[in-house]
Amino acid sequence: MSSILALALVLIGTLCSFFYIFRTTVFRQNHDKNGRKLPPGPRALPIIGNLHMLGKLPHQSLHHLAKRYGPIMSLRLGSVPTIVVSSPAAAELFLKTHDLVFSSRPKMQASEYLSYGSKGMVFTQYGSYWRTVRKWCTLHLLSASKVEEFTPVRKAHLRSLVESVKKSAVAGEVVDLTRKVGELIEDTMCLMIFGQDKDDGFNLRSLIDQTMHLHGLFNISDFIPYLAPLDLQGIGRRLRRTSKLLDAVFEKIIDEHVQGTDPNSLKPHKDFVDMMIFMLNQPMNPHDEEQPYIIERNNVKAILLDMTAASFDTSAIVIVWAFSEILRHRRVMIRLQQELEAVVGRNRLVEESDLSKLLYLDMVVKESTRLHPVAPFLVPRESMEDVIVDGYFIPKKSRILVNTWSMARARSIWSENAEEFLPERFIGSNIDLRGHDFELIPFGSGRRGCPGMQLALITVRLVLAQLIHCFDWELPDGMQPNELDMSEIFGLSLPRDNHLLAKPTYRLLE
Ligand code: HEM
Repeated sequence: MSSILALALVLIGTLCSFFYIFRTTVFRQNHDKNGRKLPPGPRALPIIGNLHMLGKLPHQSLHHLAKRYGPIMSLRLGSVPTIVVSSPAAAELFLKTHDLVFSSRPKMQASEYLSYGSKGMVFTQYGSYWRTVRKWCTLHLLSASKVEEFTPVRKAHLRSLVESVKKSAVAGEVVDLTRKVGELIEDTMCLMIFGQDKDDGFNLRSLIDQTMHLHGLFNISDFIPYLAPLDLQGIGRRLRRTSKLLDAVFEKIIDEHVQGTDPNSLKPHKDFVDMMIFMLNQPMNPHDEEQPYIIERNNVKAILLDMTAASFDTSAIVIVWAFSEILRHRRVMIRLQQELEAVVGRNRLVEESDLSKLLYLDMVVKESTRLHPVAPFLVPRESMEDVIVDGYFIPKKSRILVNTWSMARARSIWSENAEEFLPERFIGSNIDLRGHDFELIPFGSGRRGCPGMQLALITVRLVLAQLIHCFDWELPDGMQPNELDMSEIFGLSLPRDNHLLAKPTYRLLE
């Protein structure tokens, strides 16, 4: 009798445990404490939540998790509710249907240090300050007419790049494309933003690389704020060091401009920095009851830093990934060269006015940004209020990560060969990359979509076209295309882990 009783107790105990585990992992997991339905997601551990699941390449880890939990997945990173969006339909709900609710950015330790307390544009919370800064930057730096004004600058810099690569070709040398392209973009953007050549006294590019990397890290101090004073990952220390070095660069640039600018001569402003200096100490939006403010030196430095960070790395990363794929697919290089020969001929360099006729080049850029999005999670958004999306409750102050890397690998959209580099998939397709077709959103979409897209697309297509038109390229030391290392390094942006090296042969008749 006693053994039957013991057996019954064991059975009841086992059933209760099953029920408890079921409730905690399935039911409670999917509902908040008020019983509202949350998106599905993996069970969170106490304190750290799901932080341990991110790994070294979070976009890939979350891609695998989304296969199990679906395109709207909920995680808890430390104490921060986080929603991972992994399909075009879901992205459209967050970035178009509910765009306004998700138009803010989370406050992070990195933006405190590197954006002078979110005083720039990229990491600034939604509101009247952000709107004004975005309007300014668009008007004075990124508008179609400003981009066109700098056509001669791009042309001159690209010509000198071609001359330098030509010398390497004659000498039979290998070219470090990552370095060359990076320097080219840095040189042209310095002229656009600061109105002057880059200052060789500073290594601004390396500081910007660190900025992008630090901005992208999952910093425990942001997710478990009471651990911030311990700075467990040493990120706080690195942020302080980088921000100090950057501050010195921007102080010097502003000083040089202030000395060369007559504060009484209001117009015309020579360049973007002059325009910003003119705004110094002026009340902004004096009639705006929401938030009147004065523009101070820190605001100017934050805006300059954001413009530099947003433009230095991004276009260069796109060009280098596209080049990597072209080197792995020789037929794509040949087809590009055939198109260039038909449109440009072999007697002259490519001009910006040729770009609209280079349709295959467009497909190559689309395909490359599809497989290698520069910002795998876009720039993280934050919800400004509680909202229901697709039947799920998304609490206010949730962090939203749109996993564009994952969206590119969906076989339901891109067919069985989703992971192959195949520009021809865009033949006869209407899918564009400017933020209206949610299958392909390398520049994001909606109110916070990239304002530098036009400049970026001209730069990327022009540099790629020129280098492929002027030279034949092969991998160094007899390396086979399938041996090229395609590892990524995760940050806010997703560059190659290694520099791309290739050997040029000049091919124009000029
Ligand atoms: C191929 C190159 C580029 C790519 C792929 C790219 C991509 C992006 C992405 C994904 C975002 C976030 C969008 C979102 O949250 O929906 C963004 C924002 C931004 N980009 Fe770009 N970008 C590029 C080049 C540039 C350039 C050249 C500039 C010029 C300064 C620029 C300036 C910005 C700014 C200021 C923001 C923040 C906008 C805001 O928060 O309101 N980008 N970019």
